[in-house]
Amino acid sequence: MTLQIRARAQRGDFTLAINDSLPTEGITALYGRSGCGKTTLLRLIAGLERTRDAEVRFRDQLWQSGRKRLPLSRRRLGLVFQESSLLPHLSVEANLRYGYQRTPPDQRRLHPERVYRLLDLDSLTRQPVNTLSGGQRQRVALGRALLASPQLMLLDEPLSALDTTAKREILPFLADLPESTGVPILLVTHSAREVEQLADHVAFMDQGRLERTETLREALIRPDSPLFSDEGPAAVLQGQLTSTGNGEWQFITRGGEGRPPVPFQVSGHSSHQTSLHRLRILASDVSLATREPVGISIRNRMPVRIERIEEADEHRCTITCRLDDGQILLSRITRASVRELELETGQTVVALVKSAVLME
Ligand SMILES: Nc1ncnc2c1ncn2[C@@H]1O[C@H](COP(=O)(O)OP(=O)(O)OP(=O)(O)O)[C@@H](O)[C@H]1O
Repeated sequence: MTLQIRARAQRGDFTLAINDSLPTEGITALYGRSGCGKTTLLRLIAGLERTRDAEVRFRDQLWQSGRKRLPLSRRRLGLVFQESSLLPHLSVEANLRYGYQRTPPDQRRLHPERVYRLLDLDSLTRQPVNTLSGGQRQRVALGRALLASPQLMLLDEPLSALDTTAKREILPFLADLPESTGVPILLVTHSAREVEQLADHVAFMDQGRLERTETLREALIRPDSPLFSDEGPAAVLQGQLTSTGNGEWQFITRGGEGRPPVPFQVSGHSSHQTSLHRLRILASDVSLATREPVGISIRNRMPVRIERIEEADEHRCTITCRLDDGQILLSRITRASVRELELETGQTVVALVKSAVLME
């Protein structure tokens, strides 16, 4: 089930040339540098960008074929942009109900009580719009879009105007939406952290073209991943957070295909108790040992299987390791260590994780 796009559009010196499919489940991030055409593509999907040379098909519905274009209202989309376009003369409640009231009753699948609960909006409904904080405004904008019972949400940099605190407040709500509502999200962003935190799939865009679309896991095991920053490669693990009862928290990875989960000790925890979390581990924070070490302060130690050894630069290697639960952990160690320990693919070693940061 995909969103298929074939399009060519000229905007000044810029050419958009797409012939690809995007997933229509979970969150798909459209990621790329400023000016690579993310917004133009999103607008084309919405039917707001006018070009005759395009065919857009969402699942079994033809949204555009050349000059024939289904209007925005009939595509049943939820749109949220960087600056939320709430109607300032209406209350929060009236803004929220705006799309709901315009949706034919037989198409309403998401109702106010449920959406208010999902986005924690109850306490805001009586407030005038101009008293909301940036994060609250975007939560209301998400709620308003959802209440039109869309079949796809198109979000264009919805967090980029928010400060760090507001971003932290809204991220867990956003991350949960596809699962809790069944509505897939296409999210335009140029923030690698947002991709790591939210995306199930990533579509990499460059100079008007979609270079490749892959799962987040695939995107994070490429040593040259465009998502990696100056900090170098990182793994992002998915799992659940549970309290160990003595004030400490454990992150239990999500064991796949009948595989056992792997526990990690973590110090911070989210105030928004969602069931699913992501843990980010820099490759430079993971060392490898051929035997279980004793008398060592590192608490997160676990067996892993070496899947690949790649030379990262003159001195260092990136080692791709598989955890027992099937997820990937990356380790960056020196070439000298690889030689001394005689590491090779297929070998089982102990990963020592110095630092694991819970993404909130
Ligand atoms: N109507 C237009 N006329 C001329 N150039 C245009 C027009 N619309 C878009 N462009 C150009 O097309 C390119 C892609 O713009 P677009 O806004 O889609 O990029 P983007 O990846 O979303 O960027 P950002 O992350 O900065 O929002 C840019 O170089 C922009 O200047």
